[in-house]
Amino acid sequence: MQTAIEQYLIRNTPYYRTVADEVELYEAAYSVRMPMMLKGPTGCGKTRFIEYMAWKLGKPLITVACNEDMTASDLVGRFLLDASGTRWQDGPLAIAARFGAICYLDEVVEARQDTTVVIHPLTDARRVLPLEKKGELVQAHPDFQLVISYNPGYQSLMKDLKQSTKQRFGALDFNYPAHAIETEIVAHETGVSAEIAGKLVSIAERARNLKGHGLDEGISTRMLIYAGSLIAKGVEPMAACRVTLVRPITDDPDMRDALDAAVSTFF
Ligand SMILES: Nc1ncnc2c1ncn2[C@@H]1O[C@H](COP(=O)(O)OP(=O)(O)OP(=O)(O)O)[C@@H](O)[C@H]1O
Repeated sequence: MQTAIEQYLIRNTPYYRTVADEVELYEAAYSVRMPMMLKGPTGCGKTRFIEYMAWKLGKPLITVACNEDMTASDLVGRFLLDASGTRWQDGPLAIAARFGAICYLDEVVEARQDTTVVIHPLTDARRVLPLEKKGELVQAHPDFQLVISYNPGYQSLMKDLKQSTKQRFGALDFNYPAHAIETEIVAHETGVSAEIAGKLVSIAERARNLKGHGLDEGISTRMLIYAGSLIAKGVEPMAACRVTLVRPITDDPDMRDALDAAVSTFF
């Protein structure tokens, strides 16, 4: 089974551009195995950060994309029927707890509350995971750590983490990086020049000001990387931006015009 966990080790150094003191803070939190919450809008670097930290710490990383249909069994495990009868199969959270991985639950707020509560006994001093159907109590491996991501923009009264869940985590805030740093990231990830990357970032900054004024979410670093990748492939910048920055985020014709106009001031 040791080899099965090894598939979750990150072998190549992920490119992560440090933005502030997040690396030191995370290392300190990991050293006391504090459960952590990475807060910030979609596509701003949370996943890349946790990949980088898992690599730096030399720990396996098990990522679970949460959704509203997810049940506790999807995290913890279930009995399966096969030719030789029933057998237990650990879910990703149980594997991480047993073998000492970092378990990253992406967008945990999407999961139903009866699913979320299974993480509670793992996030306090007990550090245990009860496999109720199997009748086993897994004592978490000393290296195990739980990390969740959380987009504060998406929460509503109906859909939010309970205080009893939130208060089990330390939290690091993420946001789109400052202009020069985001330009560096876009240039690095796509191969476009710093000049083009800088223009893409400027377009995003304009669009981010429209958040809450007709746009639900700003243009993310991820979208800029899509735009840069197309431009690097020779696609004309205006067309690349339309496909990757404007069309995906709004269907409103006026908003599309406003964003197209922002693009044309730079390209
Ligand atoms: N600080 C950074 N250093 C290096 N790359 C970055 C950084 N910030 C963002 N990126 C780039 O942006 C892309 C999107 O970031 P990432 O996938 O980490 O977003 P996320 O915040 O986890 O989004 P989601 O909440 O939707 O999962 C990454 O693939 C990476 O290329």
